Amino acid sequence: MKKENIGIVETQVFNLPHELELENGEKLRDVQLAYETYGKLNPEKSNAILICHALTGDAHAAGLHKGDSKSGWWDIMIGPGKTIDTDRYFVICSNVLGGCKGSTGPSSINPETGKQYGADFPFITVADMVKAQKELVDHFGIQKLFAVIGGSMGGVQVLQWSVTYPDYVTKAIAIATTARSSPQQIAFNEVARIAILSDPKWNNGDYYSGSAPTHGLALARMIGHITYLSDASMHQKFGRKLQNKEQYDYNLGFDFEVESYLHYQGQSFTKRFDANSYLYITKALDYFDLSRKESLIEGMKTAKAKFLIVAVSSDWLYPPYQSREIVSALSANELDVTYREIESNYGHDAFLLESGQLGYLIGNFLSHTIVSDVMRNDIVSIRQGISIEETARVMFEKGITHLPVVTENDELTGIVTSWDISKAVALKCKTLDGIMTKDVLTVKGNEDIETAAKKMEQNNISALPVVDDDNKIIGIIGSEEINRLIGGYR
Ligand SMILES: CC(=O)SCCNC(=O)CCNC(=O)[C@H](O)C(C)(C)COP(=O)(O)OP(=O)(O)OC[C@H]1O[C@@H](n2cnc3c(N)ncnc32)[C@H](O)[C@@H]1OP(=O)(O)O
Ligand SMILES: N[C@@H](CCO)C(=O)O
Repeated sequence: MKKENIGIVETQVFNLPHELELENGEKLRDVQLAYETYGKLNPEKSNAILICHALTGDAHAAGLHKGDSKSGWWDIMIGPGKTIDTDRYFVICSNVLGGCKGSTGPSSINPETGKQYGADFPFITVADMVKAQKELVDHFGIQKLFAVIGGSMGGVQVLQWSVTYPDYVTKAIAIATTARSSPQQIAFNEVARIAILSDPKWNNGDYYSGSAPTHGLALARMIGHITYLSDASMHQKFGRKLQNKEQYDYNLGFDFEVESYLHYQGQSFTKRFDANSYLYITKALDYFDLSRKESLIEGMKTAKAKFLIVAVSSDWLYPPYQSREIVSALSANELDVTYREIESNYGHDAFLLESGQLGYLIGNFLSHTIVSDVMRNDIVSIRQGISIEETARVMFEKGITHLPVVTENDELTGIVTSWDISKAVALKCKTLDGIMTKDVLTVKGNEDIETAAKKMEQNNISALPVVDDDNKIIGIIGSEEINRLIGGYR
């Protein structure tokens, strides 16, 4: 299949309809989230994928902004025919609360004072970021996200989503991440923060009307950037090569390419990021700890999603052991979890670069969809023995064409379709028993949706009840929603 760039995209703004109560008890008014969407939401609203960005990412995950030549930060993964296929899925990505790319953060205007918040911005957490995102998802009327995907700080949001809103997440993909920030991660963040706080231009966070603490922010990024690479990738990229010279200079200027590179990364970062946002977001990351209550197993107990946890072999900032901890906690809670460690020299930033390996893993995980992933579980059914009139009324009121018939114990005993009702009227049949199909074709929740689709096609039926091992009805699946997911929604 041809993989394409989505083309021109635009960032939009969502205004939260009410104030946001934060984990620390404070309240934020007039909160807005910048977001982008790609692809189309299907009528059942079952094909939405939420992408969560890392520490310094933003809502612009794919495609091009008008006039730009550089695509969004995960364009390798998102687009028509790509792993996160926008011909099939409706993709949402929003800038985190506390950010500086259109979402409410320290550089936003404080409605109380009419001035930028600066250091008056409240301390937020990952749970607050996710709470604000949930408002955006609600705004689209989406009741269940087909998947939530993210790497690094995006991965911690994925985990937070899965434990805070378990009924909203079908599949969760967390890459190069952790369920709790380690002392080493906190340590690096603290050094980076001190770099900003020590810049006199930081001025207690009040610098928006003057010049920004770019020196401190660049230094913070340089420290961070070292941790995103690996020893091997630095050898490969630079070795001991000198920057545009043959000999050492024997002074304090750049000698090595790696020095020049780090300075460049630090400088370019200051053009796109706000120092106060860096302080607040790193602090939110430090606070992140799903094991805080009692244990990680306890902290992840509420999750229900199917998980894909991916670690990177050379990631020393979010090392694979942290991913394995997540896997152990999920497994202890008897959740469906797949763990993969990709072989890569890129270090932590591999989640932004390894399109081949990640594409393969994520693509397989997303496409292996089972009936329970997409079935409707707001089932309407009727009890055996009720009249045809009552049956017709329920179908009419609920606007449904297939009505499962159940016993006192909720066991499936038949199915009535609108066609059966017409038949009953034509044949002047009085009881349900005479018209309903008793030999009902069903599927199990763990069957592939392809199997369910074939069953419907071969038997020329348009919906199948989903039953458990005791033949109790747990959902219903229609051919339309399946076909949209298999064939894509255009
Ligand atoms: C979700 C998110 O994380 S979104 C934010 C992602 N992060 C960023 O975009 C900024 C941080 N950058 C990175 O993290 C990494 O650069 C990545 C992962 C995005 C890309 O990695 P790579 O493709 O390996 O690029 P690399 O690290 O080599 O950087 C290339 C840049 O360094 C510059 N560079 C390379 N060598 C040198 C050198 N010796 N001296 C000065 N500059 C140099 C290149 O000119 C290039 O500049 P450009 O980005 O303006 O085009
Ligand atoms: N390059 C990533 C690293 C943090 O995960 C970022 O800047 O967000």
